[in-house]
Amino acid sequence: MVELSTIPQEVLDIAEGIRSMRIRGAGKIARSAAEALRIAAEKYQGEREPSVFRRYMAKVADTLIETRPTAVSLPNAVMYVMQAVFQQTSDFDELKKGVIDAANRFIEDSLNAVKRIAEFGSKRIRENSVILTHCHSTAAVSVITEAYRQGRVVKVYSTETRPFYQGRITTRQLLENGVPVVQIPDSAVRYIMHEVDQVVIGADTITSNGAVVNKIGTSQVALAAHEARVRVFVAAETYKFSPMTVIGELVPIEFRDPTEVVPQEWLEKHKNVRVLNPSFDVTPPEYVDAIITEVGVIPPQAAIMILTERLGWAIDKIKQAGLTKLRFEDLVED
Ligand SMILES: O=C(COP(=O)(O)O)[C@H](O)[C@H](O)COP(=O)(O)O
Repeated sequence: MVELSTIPQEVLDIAEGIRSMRIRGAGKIARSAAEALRIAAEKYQGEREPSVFRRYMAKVADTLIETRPTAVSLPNAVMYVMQAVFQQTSDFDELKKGVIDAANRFIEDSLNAVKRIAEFGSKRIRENSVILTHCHSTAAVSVITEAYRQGRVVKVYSTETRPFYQGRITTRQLLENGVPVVQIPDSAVRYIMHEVDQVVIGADTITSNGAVVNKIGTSQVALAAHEARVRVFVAAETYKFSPMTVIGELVPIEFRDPTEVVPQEWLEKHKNVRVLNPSFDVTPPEYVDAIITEVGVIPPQAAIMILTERLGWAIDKIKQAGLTKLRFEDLVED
């Protein structure tokens, strides 16, 4: 049994940063988790014995994936790095180096993926487009910014994204990139949709049937877009596709604290009121026109191809171990 106290504070701070949403957005969460695993390997002080090191890394991995449940980018990033932890070798230095290299590779590939998505996705934005986006997605902002640089975007509507107001981050970033942006409340989406040419959003998780799990309110945006015959593009790296959904698991939806919705004093005054704060929702594939990944633009129905081609190794591992919930400490052999 590995104690939490053996994990470096810097690593625990990253885990806490993800839990408290100081570090947020599926891509950034994934890169931060890979970074935390790298730091954990670099700062490891225990026995130079592969099985002891593996047990310690498994504890770090489990601590990271328990922080937030919905974005699959987190367990996918951790699984990617942990493949190196489970490599067959009795050489401790080789094992440790393998882990550090895998973490660095994940971070670099992830950043390159966002660049490719911007390149591919911007081509799908028509001349003189008015875009609507929801929440804050690095991948979506990259597509919109690249299309703007190419002279095709005239205006962006950015939703506030209550209750956490991630839309304000999007608005600020677009402004910094020089993109004309208008902040709207979430409730104005249907009102404004007749002016919008294309919706561009990100994803936390994409299921094997092409459903898109993203920030709460996304499915309402997609529904309003569908009604107005406005195309919906989802910008998502391939590590946002969920291997667990291939074996029939549902994506867990995170419910956050009611005080993100109403102040504590209000709750105390109205003791009988129950407040719900679901953080994500599911948009069915029928409401998505295309998913823009770093390997190409695909219809949502092709999600299973991405899963088998890019994450086949993870699906095999999950099936072999008969997993219904990922827990790395159960995978370590002595
Ligand atoms: O739903 C969110 C963020 O939710 P939260 O703020 O709760 O983490 C983003 O749209 C996706 O994570 C994609 O973001 P990115 O493209 O940056 O990965």
